Amino acid sequence: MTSPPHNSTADNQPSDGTGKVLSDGQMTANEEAESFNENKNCSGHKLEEMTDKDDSNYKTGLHYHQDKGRMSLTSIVAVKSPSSSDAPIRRTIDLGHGSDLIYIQRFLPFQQSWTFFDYLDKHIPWTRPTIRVFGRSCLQPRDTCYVASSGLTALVYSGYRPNAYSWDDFPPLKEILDAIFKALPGSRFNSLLLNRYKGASDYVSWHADDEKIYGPTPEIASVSFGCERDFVLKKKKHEESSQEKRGEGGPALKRLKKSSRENQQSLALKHGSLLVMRGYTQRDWIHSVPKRAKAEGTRINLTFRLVL
Ligand SMILES: O=C(O)CCC(=O)C(=O)O
Ligand SMILES: [Fe+2]
Repeated sequence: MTSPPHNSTADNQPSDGTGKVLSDGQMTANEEAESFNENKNCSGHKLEEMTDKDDSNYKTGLHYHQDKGRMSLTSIVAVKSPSSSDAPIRRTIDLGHGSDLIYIQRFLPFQQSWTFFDYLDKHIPWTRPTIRVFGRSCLQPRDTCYVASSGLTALVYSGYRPNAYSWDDFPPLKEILDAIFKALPGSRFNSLLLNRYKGASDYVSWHADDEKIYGPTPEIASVSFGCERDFVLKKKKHEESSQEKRGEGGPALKRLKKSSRENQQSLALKHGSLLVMRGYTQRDWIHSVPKRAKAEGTRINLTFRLVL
């Protein structure tokens, strides 16, 4: 996304930055996400690389809930690059109907990722802005910064217009971007939203990065450093059936609830990982990084986007 999760241009609805507003007008409590996610310890420690053996779902590289009934992935395809046996394993996750994700758990080397983390933590001019949501001022529940090529439409979200820093101000960002271009040949990015979650209480609420400036099918590349956090996706609600609208069907309500559970996914985003959202993921799905009591460490996330 070009704009952060919460970026909106003047003609866009304010999107959520505090955990409440959805760009499509839906609103959901973070607790809803937390109710179907188990808490996880922060694994973002520097001394020792996490081995994959402690991830019972290593075969997919994704963290799924115990309750398989909640999974709704249409298919999971693991593809190892034919060009090099050393290439990190890349998984494509088909969410159905033209939406898909790519997840590369070991996108950047472990120690190099800590070097990036330290650089970003120290040198990025982080701010925690006051934003306006539903007419109320509140502190955004995480630190942020914005980097963009010159001449792009300004980012404005929730009444806040971040300063667009230059790529030249932070040379390591170009290294990360180069690595992304190698992994995603043909992709284009000209802006970057950085988020820093300083502990368990920092979060980003349900939203879709579906601002018009990104076009109908934005590709968003998300690189994570530091403390592992859950990234939760939920399918946007369909039009209610006429029966449900009239409130005539108890069974219909049950179907709705069941369907809601089945259309949620959770990925534990590892230190040094890359997640790419593509196709209609922003149109048809919303995502969040909920509060997590045990995620005590700092996490830094970079989302690269293309402003059209
Ligand atoms: O921190 C993350 O993994 C996601 C951040 C996000 O959704 C965004 O910046 O739009
Ligand atoms: Fe987002």
